[in-house]
Order: sequence, then C-alpha cells, then structure tokens
Amino acid sequence: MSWTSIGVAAWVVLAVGWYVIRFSFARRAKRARVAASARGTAETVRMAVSLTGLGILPGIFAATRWPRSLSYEPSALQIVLGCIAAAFALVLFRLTHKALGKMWSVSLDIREDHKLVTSGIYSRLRHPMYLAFWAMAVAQALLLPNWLAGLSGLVGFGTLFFLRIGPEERMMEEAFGDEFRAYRARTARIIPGIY
Ligand SMILES: C[S@@+](CC[C@H](N)C(=O)[O-])C[C@H]1O[C@@H](n2cnc3c(N)ncnc32)[C@H](O)[C@@H]1O
Repeated sequence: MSWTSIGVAAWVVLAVGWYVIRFSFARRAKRARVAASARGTAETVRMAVSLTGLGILPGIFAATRWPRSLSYEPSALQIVLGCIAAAFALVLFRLTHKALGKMWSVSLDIREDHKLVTSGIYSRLRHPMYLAFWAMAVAQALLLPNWLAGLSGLVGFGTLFFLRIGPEERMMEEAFGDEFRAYRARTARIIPGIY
C-alpha cells in the first residue's frame, strides 16, 4: 500500500467521522426553533466555498485521483502528522458539538431560549469549533498529496472563517449584549492569548 493510499484512506475516515458527529446534532438541533438569524446571500456563498474546499474537491480526488498532474509522492512523516491533526480535529469537533448542544446550528442562527455557552471548551476560546475545522483543513493538506485537493480545504475554510466571524460576533452581541461583550473581552478567538 502506498503512502498516498494510506493518506486518502485516513482522509475518508476523517470525513466519515465528521459526518457521524455532525449528523446526530444536526437532527437534534432541527427541533430547536430559530428566534433570529443572520443568514443571507453572503453566508450562502461562504458556505458553498467552504463545502467545495473541504468536501467536494477532496472527495473527487479521493474517488478518482483527479487532478493527477498536481499529485506528488508524500513522505511517511507527512501522513503521520496528517493522522495526528485529523484525530485532534475529530476530538475537538465532538467536544464543541457536545458543549453547544441544541444551541448549535450549521449557520448563523439564534435559537429560542438560546444561552451563551461560556464554560468548558468555550471558557478560553470563542470559536473552538472553527479551530477544529482549521485542524481538519491542515489534516487534509497533509493527507491528500495533491496541490489542489490538499490545499483547497485551507482556502475554502479560510474564506468562510475570515468572512464569517465578524457577522457571527455581531449577531451574538445583538442577542446577548453585555454578557457577550464581557465574554469577548476575556477570551481569544481560536488561539489562547494570541488571536
Ligand atoms: C457553526 S456554530 C460555531 C460556533 C463557534 N463559532 C465555534 O467555532 O465554536 C455557529 C452557531 O453557534 C452559536 N454559537 C456560537 N458561539 C456560541 C456560544 N458561545 N454560546 C452559544 N451559542 C454559540 C451561534 O448561534 C451560531 O449560530
């Protein structure tokens, strides 16, 4: 078995794990009513770009190895580091879903009876789920030895991240006022003490 095949197999495990974790929360979250939303055309475009980079392009590469001309032979170290990043991403992804519970939504929604979660994994970071997505994008770059399929996750999710956190934080500030402002003042976005 080549390192490319092992990397692709590990990426498939990551994608399936991501789907399994998300599926049960998505089903449960559907029952919680939406009180306010900051969705719109810009959010739809951001989500489509992210899905293309994190799901569609790597999925096509995993199934067909397209585009072959942009592939290279990876080292064992690259694939091992990719597996570590993937494991970190899945653990953090699960923890953040569990912490948000019925407050979770795939996009920018405030639920009825929405509570601001500020404990556990959310006590030091405001966007730990997005940190899990960054780890997932790094894992994809390491596990898929192809310049398009590997790097598309960083570009796709990076676009969503940098264009979404502003609107998301404005929505949270509108919904929670001083409680959110105090929370924002004592926490980082994704890297404690840095950003
Ligand atoms: C895809 S989740 C991402 C959550 C967060 N940005 C993160 O990276 O962990 C987006 C939804 O989570 C909700 N949300 C974000 N931070 C929250 C918090 N601290 N407490 C409760 N709900 C939150 C918002 O209502 C938003 O619609």
